[in-house]
Parts: sequence; structure tokens; C-alpha cells
Amino acid sequence: MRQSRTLYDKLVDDHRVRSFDAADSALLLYVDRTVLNEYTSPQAFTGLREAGRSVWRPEAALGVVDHVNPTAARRVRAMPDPGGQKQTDYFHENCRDFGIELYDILHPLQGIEHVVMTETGRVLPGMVIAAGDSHTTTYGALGALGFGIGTSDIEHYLATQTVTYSRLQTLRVEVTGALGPGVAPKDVVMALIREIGAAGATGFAIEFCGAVIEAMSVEGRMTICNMAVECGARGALVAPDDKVFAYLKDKTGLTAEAWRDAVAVWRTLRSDPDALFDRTVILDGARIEPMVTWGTSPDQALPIGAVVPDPEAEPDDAVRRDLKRALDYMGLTAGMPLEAVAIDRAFIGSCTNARIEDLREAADVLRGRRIAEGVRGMVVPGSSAVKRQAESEGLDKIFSEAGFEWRQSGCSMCLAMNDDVLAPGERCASSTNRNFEGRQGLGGRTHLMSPAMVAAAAIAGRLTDSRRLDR
Ligand SMILES: CC(C)[C@H](C(=O)O)[C@@H](O)C(=O)O
Ligand code: SF4
Repeated sequence: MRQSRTLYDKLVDDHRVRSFDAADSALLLYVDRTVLNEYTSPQAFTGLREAGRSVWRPEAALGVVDHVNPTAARRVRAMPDPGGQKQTDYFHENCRDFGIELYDILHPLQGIEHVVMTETGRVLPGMVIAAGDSHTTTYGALGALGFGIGTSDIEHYLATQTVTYSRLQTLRVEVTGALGPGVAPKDVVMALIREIGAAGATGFAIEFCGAVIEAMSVEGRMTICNMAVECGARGALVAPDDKVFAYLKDKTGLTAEAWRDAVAVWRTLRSDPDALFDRTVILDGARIEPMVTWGTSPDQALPIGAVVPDPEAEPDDAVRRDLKRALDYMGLTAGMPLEAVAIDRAFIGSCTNARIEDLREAADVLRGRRIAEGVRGMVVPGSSAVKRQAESEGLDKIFSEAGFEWRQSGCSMCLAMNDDVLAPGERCASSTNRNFEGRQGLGGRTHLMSPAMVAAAAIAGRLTDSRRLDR
């Protein structure tokens, strides 16, 4: 075993059931928990059914309907389209037959799977959580190793509580100093992705550390761990600290004694001081500015004060072609100030940025203001619990009075698998995590940014620096 180890290696070693090679990198890994959705689980259950297998530990799994459901104000169990209906029906059947708890569309705790998993206390420091969704990396904010798996791995997991796993290299991302006023966790992770590229952390697990991360709220850490997958990281961790323990305190249902014991163990979950990382990236927190994407990949991002880049300045042919294509798709011209880009839609939602803290930040910007003529704004809370909390704080009124639609929770226009979609050519300021071509609807144009920046863009009717609107 390695002498000094990173937190990542400790979690992997703790869950190793078997090693298949001398380098201890091809492993059979024990997985503590999973979350299942209606979209990626069907084939896994079909596989189990065909093989006559049962689920090894049904109580370690939770089913949540989130990807295909509508977000209209009135909730009904029926899905508006036959495809969604079939998926949710089969999901209900599978959860029932295999003994898995399900938060269906009418359940008071329904929401986006990653928001639900953390807020219901199912994710604890030191756990390994593998799930059929790439943004399972979110759980690193609580000191749990989360990663996405494909359908056949979901089946393997359900049958055995293990997955085959290749140990990753380790990337230490240190964010030093302090963030300026009005700079959000989303800006930190977007700055990182811009710096290292959309494949910059492929093959790596990230450990975030440094003064900025220590000062960051647990929700903020969820935002950065969630989006770490957009630079290719199949795992992101923050060493759990008092903030994490306070976040979990009322969620675990542990007795006082068990809680004390658990916290004592959780405090040991950190990289050894002399642990070696395969790579280190250092970002100066004070230099990070509110970010927006201008292209069709999360790394095509710039500080809001910048101009649309010029593909002609790019020496590499292939890169130049990509840039041109991105600008073409986005309907932008080189040299245009990002603040001159007019929007049609504003969307606040997704497992990246639709927790209560995100809604508060957006509401702070919107309080007493109206969104611009011609802009359609939507708020889709990350979960039904977030929605209730926001309503108890009166945030729904602030959004409604500003002209935003206040909707029910789900993935919604993060990936447009329901009826919340952009029309071709429509341009959206979005608090989500992916700006791929067609992600929010065929021909739709997505600009990623923080919730406060979305709110500011909605008011201005164009991309703008939220720091300029005094709160
Ligand atoms: C549907 C699912 C496979 C997908 C993911 O894995 O991330 C989705 O949640 C997304 O955000 O693109
Ligand atoms: S909110 Fe978006 S990123 Fe998150 S799970 Fe749903 S579709 Fe994926």
C-alpha cells in the first residue's frame, strides 16, 4: 500500500474488494449507495429480470423520477408523452418488484436525483456512490466519491453491490486567496474548466482545496464538484470539515453517540500532508471574475467583460474550424462584446445551481426589479423540498413579481427531455452545466453562468455583469 495517500486513494482502498492487477489499479469496488432515474435504469432492470437476479441491497438504492417529468404548476402522475409515460411506468414497476424506495412525481421529496440524495442525508463522508448519471460527482462536496456508470454497470451494481473500476490519477486543484464580491462558486469551476479544457481532467479525480474552497458553503462545493465532470473528472472531492458536519447534522438520523463516532472517523478523511498528486493546478481566487460561455462546450468560457474570440487568431486548423462552427451555431461574431449579446430566455435550474442558496442569490438580484420586455424567465427548483423552502422565504413571490415563471422541480430545460425546450435559434442565459448543440432544444443557444448572472441577464435583456446591479 502507498505510504502517504491522497483522500481519493484512501476512499478507493477502503472500498476495494479485489485487485485484478499488480499495480492495484484494476479493481472490484464496493459501492455504498446508488440513485436511479427513469431514464438510465430501464435496461439494467431488464437485464436483471432476464437473468432471474434480484437486487443485493435494495435499501441502498433510491429511485427518483426527474429527467422526463413536466414542471408545470399542477402535478399529475400522467406524463404528457407516451415515451415518458412508458419510462416512468416501467420505473415504478421495477422499484416495486425489486423493493427499491421510489420518489415518484407526486412524492413530497421528489426532485433532481443529486439534490435529493444530498438533502435527504443519503450521502455521507467516506462513501462510494456510483449511479447512472455523470453528475454523481456532486457528492464529493460531502467527502464521498461519486461517479457515473453505464447501464451494464448499474445492472452489475444492483446484483452485487460492486462495480469494476479503474483507479484514476489525482489532480489537486488549489484555489487560493478569496473571491471578489459577486463572484460565485460557478465562476470558480467555469474558470477551472476554461483553464484546463473540457478534457483537461480526463482520467483524473480532482481534490479541491485552498482558502477559497475552505470558505465556500457546502452547496457551493456541490456546484464545483458537480461541474468537475465537464472537464472530464470522474470524481471530485473536498475533504469534509465542520461545515459538512453541520450540513449533515439533522439529516442522518444517527443517535448522538453514533454521530460522535462518525464525525471522529470523518475527520480523518483528508489527504496526508505529504501525499503526492499526479498533477496540481493553482487558481488565484482574487482573479476569478463572473464567467459566461460563448460557445458549445463548457470550456468555451470567458469573463463577462471579454469579447467573443476570433477564430482567425487560432493557429491550429482543427481548433479554428471548431471555433468557427461554435460561433456559427451560437450566431455570434468575433470581437463582439459578450455584454452586447441579447437573450430570449433565462433559466434557473439543474443539479448544478438550483439549491436554496442558488435561488436566494438570484432572488437577491431580482428583488424589486422586472425582467426585460420579450425575455421569458423560468425557475425550476432543484427539488420539491427546495421549492417549499423557497416559498416559505417568499422567494417565489420575488421571482413571480420580477416576471419569472415559478415551476415544479425536475431536470427540465437543463437537457430538455420534457416539454421545457428552447425554440430553434432562441438564446438562453442558463444556470445549468452543458451548452452542447441542441442541449436545451434543437437549434437552441445556451450560455452557461451563475444564477445571479442569469437573473442579471434577464433584467438587462442581454448578458451583463451582475456586479453592476447593486443589491
Ligand atoms: C441522462 C443522463 C445520462 C445524463 C448524464 O449522465 O449526465 C444527464 O443527466 C445529463 O446531464 O446529461
Ligand atoms: S439537472 Fe441536468 S445535469 Fe443534472 S441530472 Fe438532470 S439533466 Fe443531468
